[in-house]
Amino acid sequence: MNPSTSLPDAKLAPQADSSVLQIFGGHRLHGHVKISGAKNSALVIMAGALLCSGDCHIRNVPLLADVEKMGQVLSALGVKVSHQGDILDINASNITTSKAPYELVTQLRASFFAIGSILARLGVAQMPLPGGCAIGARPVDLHVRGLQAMGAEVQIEHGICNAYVPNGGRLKGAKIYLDTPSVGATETLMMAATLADGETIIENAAREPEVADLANFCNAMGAKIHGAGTSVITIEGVPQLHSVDYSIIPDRIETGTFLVAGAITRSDILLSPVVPDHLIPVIAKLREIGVQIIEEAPDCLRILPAETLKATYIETLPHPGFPTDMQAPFMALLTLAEGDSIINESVFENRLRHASELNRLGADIRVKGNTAFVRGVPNLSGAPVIGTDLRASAALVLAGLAADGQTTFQGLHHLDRGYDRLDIKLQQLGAKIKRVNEVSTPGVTSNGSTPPVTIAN
Ligand SMILES: CC(=O)N[C@H]1[C@@H](OP(=O)(O)OP(=O)(O)OC[C@H]2O[C@@H](n3ccc(=O)[nH]c3=O)[C@H](O)[C@@H]2O)O[C@H](CO)[C@@H](O)[C@@H]1O
Ligand SMILES: C=C(OP(=O)(O)O)C(=O)O
Repeated sequence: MNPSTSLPDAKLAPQADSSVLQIFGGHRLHGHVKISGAKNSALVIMAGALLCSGDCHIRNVPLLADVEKMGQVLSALGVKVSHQGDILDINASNITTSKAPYELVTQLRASFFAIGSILARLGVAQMPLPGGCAIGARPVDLHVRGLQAMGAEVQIEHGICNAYVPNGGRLKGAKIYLDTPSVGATETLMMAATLADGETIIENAAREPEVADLANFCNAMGAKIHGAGTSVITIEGVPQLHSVDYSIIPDRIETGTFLVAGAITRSDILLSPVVPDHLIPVIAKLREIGVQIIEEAPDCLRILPAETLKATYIETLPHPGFPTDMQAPFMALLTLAEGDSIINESVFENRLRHASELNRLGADIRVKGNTAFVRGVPNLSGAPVIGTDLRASAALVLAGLAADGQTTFQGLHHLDRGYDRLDIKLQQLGAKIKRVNEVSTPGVTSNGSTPPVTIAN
């Protein structure tokens, strides 16, 4: 499949806090979109590169603010990081400090997972509690208990997780059962176990494709990890890892987002490269809603315009269940489906905040606890909206593409954290969307509820 267009300038847009997206909805999309490497793989693979004292040449790295921040975390640890296009070179032969910087770690989630690799390499790590999307309390108890089971002393004090291996020794293999199949805890512990003494078994491990991608990356450096992608992962510790050249998997959540973009605008678009097997619950749900999706090639999906969208029931679950990261985009889609849909968010306790913003666009959604009741409406109408987190922001942009008239979206810093130039990719598909500088109305704060006045660049 030949990409129809290539993306311009491989650098992030200027810091997005003062910019908004103006979307003129009601236009169909057409053409091909190139899917970038997976955010959640790239970030944890960067943490995994700390396990190796040789060169890590990582390909298909998405251009994201989170990747940039993670690079800064590694640099602050004394690691050599260079980024060109979608290639990242990391050399962690010399980690000069075990203390990760608070200002950076608190801006993203995956930075915390590096506690596993730093501890395995240095026997000591000081890691501030992480940031990331504000979608729940997001504790790190499973990471901590797993590291303790491997012989580390771990304490959280003043917002910092301090961990060390007593007597300057190595972590020890252990049998660890996770109460819930946490993606991050599985990854933290898998990385820690890679250089531990003996065998570690993680039971009730997360089965997300990004966990398997991290394991494949580590194995390509000489680690001995078996079973990643299943709920039992076995890791036989090795003394050290070697240089690697590795390519990250396509982002299944970005793919799902563009599938919903096609569905909500009743468009015919092609998406590649993708791994359809990573999208089974998403594709199944879209088909149930009435959307036709064709596998044009093993790595290429085509979505065709749906005649009618039908209501459905969605419950988010750990992989291979329906992904929580696709919940908000699907809520946007279901606002325009015929009938009453129910969405139950069972992974995070506070991930329905986009519902009230979608209602500004004319949706009919009520929320009770972790359940959203979505009554389909015939159309949406453009309005100013504010994104509360990454996928909530994507949902609002998608709804804006379908809404009549102009939608002004505020919250680009969320989108830029996790989508590789979403606005530009949508423009290339024919969407009427542009990034503009916001001029705040005097007396109204930038996160205030009064709609901002905007001018084009
Ligand atoms: C950077 C990254 O990869 N982020 C993804 C990762 O986040 P993250 O790794 O943070 O998500 P988890 O899988 O850990 O969280 C799942 C559930 O487990 C709970 N939990 C987690 C850890 C812990 O120590 N204790 C605990 O109770 C969480 O509060 C949550 O309710 O997986 C999520 C679930 O697919 C995705 O939404 C995020 O996009
Ligand atoms: C929740 C997400 O990201 P993070 O874990 O990085 O906050 C996400 O990607 O939807």
